[in-house]
Amino acid sequence: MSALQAINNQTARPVADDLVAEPLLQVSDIGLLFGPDKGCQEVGFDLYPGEVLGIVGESGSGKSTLLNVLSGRSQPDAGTIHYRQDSGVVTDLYASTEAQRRTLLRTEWGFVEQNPRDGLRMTVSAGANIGERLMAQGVRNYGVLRSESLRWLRQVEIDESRIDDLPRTFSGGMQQRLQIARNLVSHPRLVFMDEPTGGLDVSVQARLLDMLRALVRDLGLAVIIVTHDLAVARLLADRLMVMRRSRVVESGLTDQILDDPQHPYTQLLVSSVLQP
Ligand SMILES: Nc1ncnc2c1ncn2[C@@H]1O[C@H](COP(=O)(O)OP(=O)(O)OP(=O)(O)O)[C@@H](O)[C@H]1O
Repeated sequence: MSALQAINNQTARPVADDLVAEPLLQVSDIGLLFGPDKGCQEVGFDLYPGEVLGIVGESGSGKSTLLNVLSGRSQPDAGTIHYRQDSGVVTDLYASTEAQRRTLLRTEWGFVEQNPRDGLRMTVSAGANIGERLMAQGVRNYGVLRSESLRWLRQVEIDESRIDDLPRTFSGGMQQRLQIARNLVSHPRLVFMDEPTGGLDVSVQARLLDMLRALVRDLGLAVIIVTHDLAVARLLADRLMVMRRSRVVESGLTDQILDDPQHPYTQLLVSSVLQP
């Protein structure tokens, strides 16, 4: 029995008839607090297939804490998260074992770290970095692994001749593109991103953002992206959640929130970006 089948067997709920209209992720009253208003609390939302949700807010508002809880990496103090697998079976994330959550992260999910060094294996080649997730899914044929790695290097605009090079010989922007290829090669359905363009030069950021936007659209990916950069949110996200001191203070369609913010904190956030 595969690890994913094991998840199905242990935490399966009845499958609803209409899969198309069903959310991919159902988050209900989630919280993880490290101190008063430090972390995240009372967060709930549904995410649908192909939807891009941005989490914005100032430093320390709880964005990364929330992302870690949503992606199965930090056990919450409260609330539930249900994920609808490709098979249609719904999994209660924190009723599963840690090993089962890790399997999800390697198969149907992806996680793009802000620092590519945290998301890449720096001691193996670019090709091996891409092939690894396919191997985790049971692909063993060397020819397939090699050709898929080459295909994904092309997709993220890295010269194919670099396939046997170590990632540490790549620029920051190339490393980030390699991390994206490593995540997307296995056709995940949901990808978490923590400030994926942070720490890069502005021109490199713009190119990466264009690429991300095209990939997300072409692959129909659902994405939850944390960013403090409202321009990144505007470009990528369909919907936004604005966080302040561990709570979501406003949520809705991205254009609506950025063009007509209702909460005073969002108004401040938007106006401070617009002012030189
Ligand atoms: N493991 C931890 N132990 C104790 N406190 C933590 C821990 N992780 C986060 N915090 C605290 O929780 C609060 C929220 O942190 P978090 O990193 O989620 O914010 P953020 O919005 O992602 O900030 P940034 O944009 O600077 O990354 C902060 O006050 C932080 O110091």
